[in-house]
Amino acid sequence: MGSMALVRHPDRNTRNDRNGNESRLEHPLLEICLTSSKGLGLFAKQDIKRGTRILSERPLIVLPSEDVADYSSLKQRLDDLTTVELALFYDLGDNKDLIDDEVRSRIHQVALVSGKFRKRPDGLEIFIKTGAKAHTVFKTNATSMGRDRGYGIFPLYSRINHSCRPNVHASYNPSLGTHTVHAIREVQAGEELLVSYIDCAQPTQKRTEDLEKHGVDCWCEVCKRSSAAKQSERRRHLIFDLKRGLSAYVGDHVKGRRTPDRLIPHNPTEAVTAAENLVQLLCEDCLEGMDLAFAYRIASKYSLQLGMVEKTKAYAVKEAEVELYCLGTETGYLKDGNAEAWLKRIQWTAERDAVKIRMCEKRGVKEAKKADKKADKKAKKGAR
Ligand SMILES: C[S@@+](CC[C@H](N)C(=O)[O-])C[C@H]1O[C@@H](n2cnc3c(N)ncnc32)[C@H](O)[C@@H]1O
Repeated sequence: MGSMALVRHPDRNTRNDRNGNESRLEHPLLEICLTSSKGLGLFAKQDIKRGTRILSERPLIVLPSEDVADYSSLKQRLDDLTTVELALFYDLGDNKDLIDDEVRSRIHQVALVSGKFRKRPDGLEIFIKTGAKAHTVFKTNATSMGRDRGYGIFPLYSRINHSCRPNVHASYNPSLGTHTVHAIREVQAGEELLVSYIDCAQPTQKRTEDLEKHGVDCWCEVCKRSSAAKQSERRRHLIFDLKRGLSAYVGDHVKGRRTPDRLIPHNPTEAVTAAENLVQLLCEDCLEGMDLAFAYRIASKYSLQLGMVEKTKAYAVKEAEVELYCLGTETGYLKDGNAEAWLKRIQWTAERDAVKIRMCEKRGVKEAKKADKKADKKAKKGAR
């Protein structure tokens, strides 16, 4: 990758700020370049270390989840943008596979309801064309900001293409109010940044179905039918099953999917073994994102139940490492508590257990003294 001749895109490396001032995209680490088959992409200008926060971007617009198919809501948000921001929006990629007649007819409806085109029917066609373009740009680039927060457009992040073996992790951070992107591996100068648009720890067929919704016919290194890809496919089947089984075991069932009993561990010992297998498979397949943090947490949680204190701590430390390079330090918002909170809880549990043991020991000494006294008394009586 590093030696590939990159075509830097001069126009797309120009950005505009909220006040309309044009400025070069002088990002120290990134540049937008043309790829051979995926349109534009975002590339590293220099070597990037694992854990580096590459981007922290605020949304240009946000739509609630229930409004993503509603053109009038999108239009309202676009009407609020400045000319420069609007240009930034319309400059983004628009995947024509993501527009259909239903969308066009909904835009037509919005036009009819507005009543604007009764006297100027020629404007109607332009309105529908512009609407279709806006809708396609939104659908191509909208990024989930998490449950209840809707979908946002992040202009620079939008240039990152998909891979089923990503080298960056991206997620919305509600504590910061930004979408963050972190390197989850060392990235070399000239290498393309690649994120996963879907849950990529799945077999090819499921990934293909999910990617279709993004208009992506993926031809990444994992989807190519090479011998290495075959190995990966075997691992992804196992990873998928282990994740399902463990999620069901911790009570986090995948919506709409029943997990077969054979996949679900029956006790903490089996859960630890399954989590350890998951860690190994994820590492072998270079999937070192938040799935790995999940596997470490389960391994730590059930090691604790089994009283394996050293393993509990070691896995918790590993989880914290992964969480740090995927998300950074501002992770107080995480649903299951962040790794730091889990480490504190383990510390607290270890201290509580130590106190319990000391109390039992003290009680044991007292009981033993009592028994000794009783025996002495009996012995004295017998001697008389
Ligand atoms: C968010 S945009 C990514 C940036 C886009 N390439 C551009 O030129 O602005 C998503 C679109 O990029 C293309 N794309 C992204 N990843 C791809 C992949 N792995 N294979 C093929 N096309 C891809 C698809 O057209 C997809 O709808």
